[in-house]
Amino acid sequence: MSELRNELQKNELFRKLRHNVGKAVADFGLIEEGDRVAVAVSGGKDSYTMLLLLEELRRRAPIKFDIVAVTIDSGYRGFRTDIIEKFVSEQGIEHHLEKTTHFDIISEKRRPGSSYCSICARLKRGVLYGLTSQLGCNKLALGHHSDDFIETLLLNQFFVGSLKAMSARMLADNGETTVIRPLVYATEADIIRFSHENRLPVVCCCCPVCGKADIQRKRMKNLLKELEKEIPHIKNSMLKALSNVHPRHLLDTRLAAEFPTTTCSDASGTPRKQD
Ligand SMILES: Nc1ncnc2c1ncn2[C@@H]1O[C@H](COP(=O)(O)OP(=O)(O)OP(=O)(O)O)[C@@H](O)[C@H]1O
Repeated sequence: MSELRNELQKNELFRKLRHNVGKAVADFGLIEEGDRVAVAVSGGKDSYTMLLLLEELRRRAPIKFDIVAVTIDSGYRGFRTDIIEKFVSEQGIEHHLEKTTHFDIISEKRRPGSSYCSICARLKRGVLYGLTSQLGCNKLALGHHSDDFIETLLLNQFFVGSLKAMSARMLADNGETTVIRPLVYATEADIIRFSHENRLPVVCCCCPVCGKADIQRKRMKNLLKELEKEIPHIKNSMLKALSNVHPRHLLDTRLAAEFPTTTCSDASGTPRKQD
């Protein structure tokens, strides 16, 4: 057993996060007997935490499944893949590092004004899907946590005009890979604390916009932080809302056939406006 895993057995926060992941696995059927899961590890706090939690689950679960860590090197100078490799190997986990020329591709192809992050993420996602199949995996685990879900919900409402967040389990467009997000119930605050307390060797992705991009997401984060002062349970409530959808009380006409609306009545469940 790795030294870190040994220490984590007594760690309260690890137990809490383990409970969060266990609940997500149970609620959404994220992992099944015989699965081989590619765990996307960027060298950031979220994916390191996810890797440790999935390895713990693998050792304890009554079902048999495998994990393999995968890292994409996008070619940004200074990206310390050696640190990631060392950490993963210390945990006794198989690791695949894929070197790409994404940096060159983005520098060449990006049109002025287009978002650096979205091109980079799209390229990475394509390689991750390909690698998942190539490594004989049927699932790909991504390290998005509950704050990512809530912020994405707000971003889509505020800027895209769409009522959607992320899925905890979803068949990817390639029709082969099932994408899973085991940290859906873990909060970013817990992950940050866990990562600091256990000195996870976080590395910077070293892209040209690292830390400076995703301004709109930061705005959502700040907005939530402000609102949290008045409504302490706001994030819990928003996450719960994602699993408590009332299609008849929305305006998407495509849903009409599936969820026919009845005439408006007092029993509609709509909160009444206060006079
Ligand atoms: N270079 C990469 N190699 C492998 N997986 C990646 C890479 N970049 C991102 N991912 C995966 O996609 C998820 C979401 O990516 P994003 O860039 O939003 O990272 P993040 O929220 O900063 O998370 P992390 O703390 O894990 O870097 C990551 O948690 C990870 O699972």
